[in-house]
Amino acid sequence: MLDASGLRYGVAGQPVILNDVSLTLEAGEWLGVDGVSGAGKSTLGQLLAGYLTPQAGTVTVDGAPPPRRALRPVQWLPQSPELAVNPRWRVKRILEEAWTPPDALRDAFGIESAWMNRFPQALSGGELQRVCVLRALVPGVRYLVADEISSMLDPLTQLDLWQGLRRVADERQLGVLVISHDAALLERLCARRLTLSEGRLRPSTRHGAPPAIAPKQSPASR
Ligand SMILES: Nc1ncnc2c1ncn2[C@@H]1O[C@H](COP(=O)(O)OP(=O)(O)OP(=O)(O)O)[C@@H](O)[C@H]1O
Repeated sequence: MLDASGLRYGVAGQPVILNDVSLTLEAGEWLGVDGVSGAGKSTLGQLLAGYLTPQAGTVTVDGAPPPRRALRPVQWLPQSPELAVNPRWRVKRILEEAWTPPDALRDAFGIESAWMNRFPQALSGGELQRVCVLRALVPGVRYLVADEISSMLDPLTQLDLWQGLRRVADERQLGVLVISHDAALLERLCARRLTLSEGRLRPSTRHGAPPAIAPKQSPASR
């Protein structure tokens, strides 16, 4: 189980970002987190993966603090893949940085061999995102934080990405924390959903139907 307890995180001179955040994510579970822009979702993802250190609280992975120097058992997949790759490496080197994904998984994520010799700038954002997701699925990883990873993809490519991820997560019993503004997507993917607001997590009350836009009233009907 990924267990975060009492996390507090802030930056000097700014209002505190996360105040007292606790969550658990079981092996094999999909948990959704939404929240308005700036609520602290990415900050939470980075704390869980160990990229940031909380000022209070703890993160444990399967009962122990995550190792500092070995493979990170919690992988944070950020929204902007171009910020997560070395622009001077070709795609093959990026993809195979920590492991060599089997052909079946490359196919499942729609990754083409023609991309391998290119630099990352020569892939679309969605293509590079799929490379980064597969790169992170190193054997030994136990939990994923998928931070708005499909927001730049068209609906069919989104489906491929989530189906590919579901397949690997089911096979390996990975826990997946999905961060998204898209309440319908979270409803489809995650049985349990939380909302981050004012530095705290609460059970989500949002649901997938788009917010109704009130019809414009004509002056006569007012
Ligand atoms: N290093 C930093 N210095 C100052 N403020 C920061 C820093 N990192 C994050 N923040 C602020 O913390 C708040 C939370 O940021 P975060 O990226 O976690 O939000 P988010 O919920 O992921 O937003 P979005 O949905 O827009 O991606 C924001 O107001 C942001 O400006």
